[in-house]
Amino acid sequence: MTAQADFPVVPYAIGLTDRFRGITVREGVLLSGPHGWGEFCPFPEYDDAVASRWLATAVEACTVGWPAPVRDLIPVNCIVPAVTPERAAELVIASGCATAKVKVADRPGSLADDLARVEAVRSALGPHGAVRVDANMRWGVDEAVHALRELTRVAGELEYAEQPCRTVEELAEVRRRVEVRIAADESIRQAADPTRVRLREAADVAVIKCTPLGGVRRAMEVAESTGLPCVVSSALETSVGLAAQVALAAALPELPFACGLGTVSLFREDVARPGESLRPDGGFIRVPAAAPVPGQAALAAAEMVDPARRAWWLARLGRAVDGLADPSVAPSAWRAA
Ligand SMILES: O=C(O)CCC(=O)C1=CC=C[C@@H](O)[C@@H]1C(=O)O
Ligand SMILES: [Mg+2]
Repeated sequence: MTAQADFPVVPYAIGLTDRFRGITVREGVLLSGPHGWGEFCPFPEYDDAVASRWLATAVEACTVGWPAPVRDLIPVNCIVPAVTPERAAELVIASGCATAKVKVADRPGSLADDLARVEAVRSALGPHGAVRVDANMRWGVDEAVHALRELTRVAGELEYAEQPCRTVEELAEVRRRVEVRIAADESIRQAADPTRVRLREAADVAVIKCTPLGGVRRAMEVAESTGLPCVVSSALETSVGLAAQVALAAALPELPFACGLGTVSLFREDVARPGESLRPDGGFIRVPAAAPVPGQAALAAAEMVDPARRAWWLARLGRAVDGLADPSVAPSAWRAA
């Protein structure tokens, strides 16, 4: 633990059960402030300007909290990384979810691997479950059209395809050529101004993540600006950071699809106190009455030990504070860490 005892700042490193987004260990910093705890966990390759937006989400959590919920149960999808068909089936069955989101177009990997994984997910889920796929921008337009036709054939039906290609124009072209709904993720969260992305022709569903967007209130503005049905999805946080995403899903006026908030299941350990973890149960996350707080033993187990990595995260945190629109909103302990 670092900094003043009142507002601890705790860099963490937690192993994942399966490789996800190219990583096997999730790193970040747990932060505290006058209102409670938050999490700063921009992926290592993101620049300081992006990292400051992620920090704004923690500032909101630690200083003012979130808008009131309008629902108390959030349906979630099971997340299936680019794993073998056997492991994919295991994850779906263990989750108890009625919806599965399958990562496709991972590298190295082939369409044959994706087809086998999606086929295994469909049989594990049964005919009534919903299967969605996420290609994380990796296909070209023709490749996406071909892959989505094939994936639809083995899945029977796809609920939607998340970010098949990089640009909004490419999404629009794919959308014109396939039957399956298109969801925009990176097109929204990586835009210079996410409230101004014109998605009308390009997507049927908006994937909204408050962690990279700068907080629950900001994400609600972005969600409204899309004019599309929204799915709240995680940024691979511990329960402390995921609580903001759950608060967003709980506060949105409409929530027509299962959300991508089942990712605490990918963590070997969580940091929340016993009973407060936001791991889904039977396909749902119950909206907590109060945000989860790290447990002492869990925090000690998760705390990052490598001095060089700790220094890297704390320096990055300092730069992210400097990059906030108003750095004075961050507790001073965060900079002194
Ligand atoms: O949506 C889900 O079910 C899981 C979250 C998820 O897929 C992601 C979490 C973190 C980083 C992102 O690359 C990735 C995504 O692309 O949606
Ligand atoms: Mg995505």
